[in-house]
Amino acid sequence: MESLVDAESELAQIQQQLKSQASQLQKVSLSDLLTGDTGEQRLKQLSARFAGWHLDLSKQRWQPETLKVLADWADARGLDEHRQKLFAGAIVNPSERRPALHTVLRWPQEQPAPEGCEKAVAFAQQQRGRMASLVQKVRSGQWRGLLGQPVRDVIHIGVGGSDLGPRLVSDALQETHHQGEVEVHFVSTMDATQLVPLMRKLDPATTLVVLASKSFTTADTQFNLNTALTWLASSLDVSIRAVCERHLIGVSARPEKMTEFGIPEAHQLVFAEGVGGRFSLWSPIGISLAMQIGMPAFNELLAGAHAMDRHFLEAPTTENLPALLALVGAWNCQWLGIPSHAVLPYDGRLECLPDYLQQLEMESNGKSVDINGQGVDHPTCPILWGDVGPNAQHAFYQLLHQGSHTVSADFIAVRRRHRHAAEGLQESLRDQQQLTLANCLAQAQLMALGDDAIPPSLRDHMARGYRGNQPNSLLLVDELTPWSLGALLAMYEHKVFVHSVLWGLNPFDQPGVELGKLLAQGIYRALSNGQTNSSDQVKDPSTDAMISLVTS
Ligand SMILES: O=P(O)(O)OC[C@H]1O[C@H](O)[C@H](O)[C@@H](O)[C@@H]1O
Repeated sequence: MESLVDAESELAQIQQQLKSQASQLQKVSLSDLLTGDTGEQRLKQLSARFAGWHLDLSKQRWQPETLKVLADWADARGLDEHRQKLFAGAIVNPSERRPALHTVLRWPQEQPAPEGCEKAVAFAQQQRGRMASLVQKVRSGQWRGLLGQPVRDVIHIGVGGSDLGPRLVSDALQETHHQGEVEVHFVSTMDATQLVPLMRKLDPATTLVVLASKSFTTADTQFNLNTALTWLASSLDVSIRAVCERHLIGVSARPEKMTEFGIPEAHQLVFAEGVGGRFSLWSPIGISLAMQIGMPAFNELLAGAHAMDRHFLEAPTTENLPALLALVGAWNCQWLGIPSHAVLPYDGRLECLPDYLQQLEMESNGKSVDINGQGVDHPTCPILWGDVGPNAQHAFYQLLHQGSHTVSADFIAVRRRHRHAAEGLQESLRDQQQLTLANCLAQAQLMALGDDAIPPSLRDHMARGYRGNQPNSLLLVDELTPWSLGALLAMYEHKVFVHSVLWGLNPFDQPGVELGKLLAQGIYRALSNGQTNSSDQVKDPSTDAMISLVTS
């Protein structure tokens, strides 16, 4: 009892320190912090490096002392104890009574499994072995469709965590890892927007469908699958069952549902219920991606993520990249009250990163009830948004620089690129890379310094009004490879976990997404049978009127 009281009073003291530091720092401009006497030292103390990723946190509205208190806060919140539980496969998702096993999926074959995770590691590796042989069969042309032809196109059907991760990595590695014969196409939207053009241009005889759905119940995915199978069956003039046997691979945590659906066991891949959808990229949910980049590159992705797992487990908090990202994130949204965070990749290959992080962060920590069901009396996950930085400069940077909202930001950039480009193109592509990096650094500086960034020679002529004081981090990597990308995504996964520890949340469930789906089912029934609304739905004149309009 005494130690609990001590722990609580220590925590209260730390939070008091953070509160007073926040009010002090609200009075100091980022420009003063950056350009003051301690500028150089500050840079050293507020940056860290691992796995080729350099993290610069010196353009954040804090001091090295703030970081120290934030690290104490993480300590007082029991970060290490929670982290050990995560990696030991303990129940860290109490509402669903599950562990969180995403780190198990990238545990190296040659290393003994963490205690408590032996079975989970063995199962994950067994399924990865089965995945590798299916990938080999498709990439080598051994897999033949109903008309005896090899696969040329894969339609990956999945949504949310069964789409965003594989799509992001497939996009990001398209330029460097796409030698095979197989084209991968991602279909997620329930209205068939992505499926219709594919059904027009692809050859059904050489098309394979990958059904990716942890629950195997998600309507978006089931409806897209139904349409795709109907297209294949009618185009090839065969039964849906025949199509399921030769043009479909299923990936799910529910093997019994895949069997019931008619997917041959040999074409089923399974992952554990303890792997969250938004943490499932590393599981067989990544099979379509592996068909594009090959298993060696997929294993590189896992190896980079595992290296980040080790770093997260072992590095001291103030040198620990995921922990640092989490501490500065919590500092901004909870203590400085900044409700919005922009993700700005200065590399078009990372176009899907903001979407991926929106799910990872907002579906994990977008909560106001803590892990014990108690209300939380402070801000939690910020509103995350973003786009490819150079394009966004011509879209929403006006608001970042002269708007009325404080926005924190992550800039993400790659130093070297286009090394394998054709001889004659190397110079102009190198110039484009230099231009991109220059814009990244300039915009990060302007977000921090505002008017103070105006060059002295232009001060008399240049219009002012650049707000500055927009705290931002820079993540810079030498090259974008499967390994460095794996490390980056694992870094963000662990950032999310640290946030959940600081805020006392369960980051592995998503109860808030269910009721909307349920209401949609009722209205779907009403739309299907032309009624205004089904009897078990709550009635409101506005929705009823719209249903009538839709059905009229
Ligand atoms: O993979 P599935 O079970 O089809 O789920 C796909 C997605 O839908 C759910 O509604 C959740 O919001 C996501 O966490 C999940 O990734």
